[in-house]
Amino acid sequence: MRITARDLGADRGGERIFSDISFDVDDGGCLLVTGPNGSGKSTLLRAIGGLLPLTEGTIAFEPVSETWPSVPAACHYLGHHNGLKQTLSVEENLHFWRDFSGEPRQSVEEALDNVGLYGLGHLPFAVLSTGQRRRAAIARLLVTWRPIWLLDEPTAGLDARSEKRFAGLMEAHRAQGGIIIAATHWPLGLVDVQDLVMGELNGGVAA
Ligand SMILES: Nc1ncnc2c1ncn2[C@@H]1O[C@H](COP(=O)(O)OP(=O)(O)OP(=O)(O)O)[C@@H](O)[C@H]1O
Repeated sequence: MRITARDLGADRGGERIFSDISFDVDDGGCLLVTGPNGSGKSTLLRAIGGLLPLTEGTIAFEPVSETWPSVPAACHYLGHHNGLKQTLSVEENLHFWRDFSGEPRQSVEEALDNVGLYGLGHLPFAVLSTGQRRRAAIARLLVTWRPIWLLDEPTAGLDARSEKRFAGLMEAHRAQGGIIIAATHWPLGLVDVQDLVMGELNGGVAA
């Protein structure tokens, strides 16, 4: 599996946010997107996930299959918001996503255990602490399979132990042939990563 991005550019509010962004990521690979506030990291991730249009450039994904006909179809997107309903319990939220998304992988119980929320699944999502909410959102990545994880500041609110646990989950995803593209201001504790540094309209370089 390979994602190939060439000469990407995107606008927000009629202004060019970035241009000339190119990278390749193979299965098991990880692209860390860094750069100052406002340089377009979130915009890039949303564009890769099909949530915002690109102004220029192309993103290709191979092999295309019936299951994964496009890049957005092959992505889990974890944005700044956790994507879970306040009034449903943590378990209800995860069961919803597991049924809705297809390609079930871990059970809800297993995923909760893997993010350190075992025994808290019955609680309404709204009563969880900030870090616990982020961990519940990470569990969403585990209950169904998508080869590409798009992660925007995924460790925001996590304590050191949870960061380490999440690093293990990301490495496990890579070991299964998954791809990670993460925007972050902090090291994520991963090895063998490619860096894409976003700048002030200068384009990025994936090293
Ligand atoms: N809906 C919008 N309308 C106009 N401009 C927008 C909109 N959304 C984002 N922008 C602008 O696009 C630019 C890039 O924003 P983006 O959120 O992608 O940056 P970022 O690199 O992820 O920043 P941060 O490190 O602060 O998260 C910013 O200047 C922002 O103000």
